Amino acid sequence: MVQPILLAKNIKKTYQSGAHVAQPVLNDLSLTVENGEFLAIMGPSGSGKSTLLNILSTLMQPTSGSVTINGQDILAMNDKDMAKFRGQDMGFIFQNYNLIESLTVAENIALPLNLQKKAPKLTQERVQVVSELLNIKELRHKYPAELSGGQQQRVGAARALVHEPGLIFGDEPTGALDSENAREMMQYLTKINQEKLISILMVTHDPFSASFASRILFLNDGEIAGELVRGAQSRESFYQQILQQLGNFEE
Ligand SMILES: Nc1ncnc2c1ncn2[C@@H]1O[C@H](COP(=O)(O)OP(=O)(O)OP(=O)(O)O)[C@@H](O)[C@H]1O
Repeated sequence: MVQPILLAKNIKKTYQSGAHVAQPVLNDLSLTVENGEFLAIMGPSGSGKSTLLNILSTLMQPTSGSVTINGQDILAMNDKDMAKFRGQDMGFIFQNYNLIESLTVAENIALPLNLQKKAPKLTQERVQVVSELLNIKELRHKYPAELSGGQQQRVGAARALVHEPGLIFGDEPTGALDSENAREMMQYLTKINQEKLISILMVTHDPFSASFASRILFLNDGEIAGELVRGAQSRESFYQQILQQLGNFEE
């Protein structure tokens, strides 16, 4: 059997706040991301989505529980191995792009490969391939400040992708986009997922963005409160199903 790309078991997270008895933000939460899956995590504000994403993407330690990515126990790694693993096996797409203003588009995209000290020729080739995939080739000599929000988001996605990681984490990847750019972004993520077989784990509160995923987990009060699988249905009908599910939670 192919092992899952990510396996999280019994994750608990409690933020310590002074002398107060702190409530856990995540409570014994377990989940699996299968290889090649496009998983979305939805939930109301404060339900623990960002906390969960930070833990799964190695940026934060849980209070207890285990996280395995590609068969490796990430909580047992030292800082150096972790940084290397993050740089090679993971990609991150954030709401606020996190582009470096003093670098051109091409330099921003190349950053993960330059950090890994890859050969310039290979770097150039990879930057070209992802720039074509995300339709930003003409922008390569521009600086982030000269780009629209949608273009910056695509450059961020290209950078997340350029080193061909096995898993991409998205934190509200369409959060700062208008509806047309959000649609494009989700179509690109779908393409990456299907053509490059890169697994995606995305946190979003937006039902439209979530409707592009193959499965959705609903988080409530730090626990998984529901699940929807797209299966063979169209994106439009999945979208309706998501709206219905969100309505059920509100009742
Ligand atoms: N560093 C922190 N210290 C203390 N409490 C925190 C910290 N970060 C988050 N929390 C609390 O944990 C809970 C979950 O927060 P989290 O940001 O994970 O939720 P979320 O679902 O991502 O919310 P949103 O959709 O509003 O971003 C909230 O009650 C929040 O106040």
